[in-house]
Amino acid sequence: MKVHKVSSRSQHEQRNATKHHSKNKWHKKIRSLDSTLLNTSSGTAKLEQRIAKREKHTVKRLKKLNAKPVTIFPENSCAKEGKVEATSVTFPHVHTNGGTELDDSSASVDSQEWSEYANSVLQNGMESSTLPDTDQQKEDELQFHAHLDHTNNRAVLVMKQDQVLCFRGKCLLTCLYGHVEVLGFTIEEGQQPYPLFSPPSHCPLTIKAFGNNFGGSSKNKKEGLLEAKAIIRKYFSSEPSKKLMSEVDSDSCVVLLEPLDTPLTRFLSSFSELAEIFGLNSKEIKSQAAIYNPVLSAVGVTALRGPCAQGLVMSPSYREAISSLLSAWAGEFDRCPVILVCGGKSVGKSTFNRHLLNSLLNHTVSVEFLECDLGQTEFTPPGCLSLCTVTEPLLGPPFTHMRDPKHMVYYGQAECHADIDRYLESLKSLWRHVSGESPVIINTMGWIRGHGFQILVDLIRLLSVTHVVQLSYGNAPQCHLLTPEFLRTAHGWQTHPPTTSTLTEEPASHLTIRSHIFLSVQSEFEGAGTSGEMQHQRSNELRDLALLSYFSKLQSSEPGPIRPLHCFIPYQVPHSSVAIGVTHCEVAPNNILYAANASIVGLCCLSEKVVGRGGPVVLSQTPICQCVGLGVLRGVDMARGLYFLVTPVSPSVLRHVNCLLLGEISLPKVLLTKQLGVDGDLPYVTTDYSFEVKGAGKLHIYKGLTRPGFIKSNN
Ligand SMILES: Nc1ncnc2c1ncn2[C@@H]1O[C@H](COP(=O)(O)OP(=O)(O)OP(=O)(O)O)[C@@H](O)[C@H]1O
Repeated sequence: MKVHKVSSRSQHEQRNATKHHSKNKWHKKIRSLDSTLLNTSSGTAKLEQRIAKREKHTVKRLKKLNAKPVTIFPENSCAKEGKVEATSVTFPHVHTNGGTELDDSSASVDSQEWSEYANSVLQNGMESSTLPDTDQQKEDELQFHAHLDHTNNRAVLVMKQDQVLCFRGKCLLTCLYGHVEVLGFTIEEGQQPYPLFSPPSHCPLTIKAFGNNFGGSSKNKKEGLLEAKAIIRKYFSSEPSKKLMSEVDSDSCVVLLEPLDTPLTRFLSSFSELAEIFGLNSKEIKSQAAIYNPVLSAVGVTALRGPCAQGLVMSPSYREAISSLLSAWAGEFDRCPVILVCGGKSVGKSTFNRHLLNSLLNHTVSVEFLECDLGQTEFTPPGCLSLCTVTEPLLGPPFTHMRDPKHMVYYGQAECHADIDRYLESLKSLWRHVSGESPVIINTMGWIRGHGFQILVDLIRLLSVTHVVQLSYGNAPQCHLLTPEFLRTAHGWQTHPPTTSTLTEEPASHLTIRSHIFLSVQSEFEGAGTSGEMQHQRSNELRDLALLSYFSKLQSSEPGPIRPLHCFIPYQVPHSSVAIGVTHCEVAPNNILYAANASIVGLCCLSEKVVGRGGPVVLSQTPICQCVGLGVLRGVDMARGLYFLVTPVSPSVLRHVNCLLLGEISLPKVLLTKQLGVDGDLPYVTTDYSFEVKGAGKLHIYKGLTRPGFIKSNN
């Protein structure tokens, strides 16, 4: 690796700085913290601990037969009986769509608000008696029988077999009886609680009830019914409503829904722009898709109805693909399935991946996920290529499940046009860490024309792909089908037919080309292939959400006030102990620190030791090396030769970081424009700026205006 010496700061100064930090170059100067920021309330802490526990590796597969009885929380038994009325009354069905039962206590707290809302909804809707039979039936299906345990602020929901709850919002779901399915993942009684996130940026989640399977059990239906009722009773300190109990039968599912409050949700909702990030989208509001149900609302869930309540749309080819991929894993094979999912932009690749991954997790402990999409990443911030081992289901969009990858390379841009070779070499370096013991899902970019298509051809060959899932929409094909026959003659960017080797085990002289199984999937959901235009659906917004989610890891896991990014004490790192480089363009070495200030940098680990001789150490080429996370370079002290960095990466990992890579991935604007608690001018933001300066550019504020090319004709 070539390195440039930039400025000649006195060696004496440099030695001092290095000596000072000789034990660990990542050093924090601790100031006393504002005690108000550390205040916590214990209520939601419990919830978070449970979510934290969830992140430990656990084998989910509890087969019904072996399922342990549900652990009933001890706090129920000691719930303050005096606080809850001994008899619960059935709250009248305030709206034809919302079967709601509230106990007395909840009614006393919220009833006025709820009934006001109910009346307003009723005025717009039809009374149940006026509905024709078929509509009545449909409305019945939309009745959600839930009861609120007001003391613990949690809801028990009884669902009939095959009933579906399509919803917006977020909650923690525990299955108490029977089993339910969410985005391909089966949740049974006896399993841990799972967090569900259904924001308006993506199609809504659905909870589908599958009831109880008595197949292999010695229990009969009557015993099942008694067991279900006993479980429900244990979740309430007083007798649950008769209405709720009358809804239970042996085939019902009983789930517990609790409010979900995490550092991520608190951090996001601290920005006014994101206040409704778990609310309804404009289309759902316009079509009055929300079902009024105060019990579900109390735990953060809004049930949907009508055309907006379709959830995931699975075409026959979609179902077939999922089922043959599951069979591929279940059946005999000489190597683990390596599944590459591709297709044009917004055709449903990521959603298919999540569904597939969840379905696989019903049968295996882990799935490996190779991220090849730089823009719409699943687990890591944008601009990163990564390999993750996934052991927990994905029950929300990417920004709700940022995770630490097994290996990661910082590419530094949301697209790879500028340096396709570095992109492919980075992926090859990640591929070497695939274990070969779990199925692998490869997420690809929506760039399927020209060089983008050649990259797909390369990936299929280089990564020994066993299954290609190609998604398309409409009648006109978006690109050539990547069938085995086509691959025999196709040219990639790096590979050409006949290919002589794969990265795995084939000797270079071996000329056999491994064939793959090709699965074509037709996406039939509304808007397939069209970028989302509603709030929070645009790709730049989703990237910002992923970055905000990443930096929300800085927040305390304990409930309490949100701390803006500029409140965190930065690490001080000597210029001489970390090299700095720019991934995506030429910057004169003397200007690099200006460019890097107030920017996101990849925290990387070069295999060579970095030893500066005064002044910053500047890389002349972009290395392909392990990246352990991102940081914000929030200041540079030239006099003392220090970088100031804020990052959620743990100090033990930071010890290995000796390289900062500056890319094109920029801080979400909201982090710069909303710096709470700052008097006067906002740091890093100015309106008094000369655009004559080379490289200057103003902050582009997106006003939600549709570009002329995107305006659709209504004719
Ligand atoms: N099967 C489906 N049914 C209903 N909605 C879907 C389905 N698949 C995807 N969507 C919705 O379409 C939008 C785009 O989906 P997704 O992000 O999965 O596409 P993508 O091909 O990965 O996009 P990109 O090219 O930006 O990576 C999302 O709002 C998603 O919720």
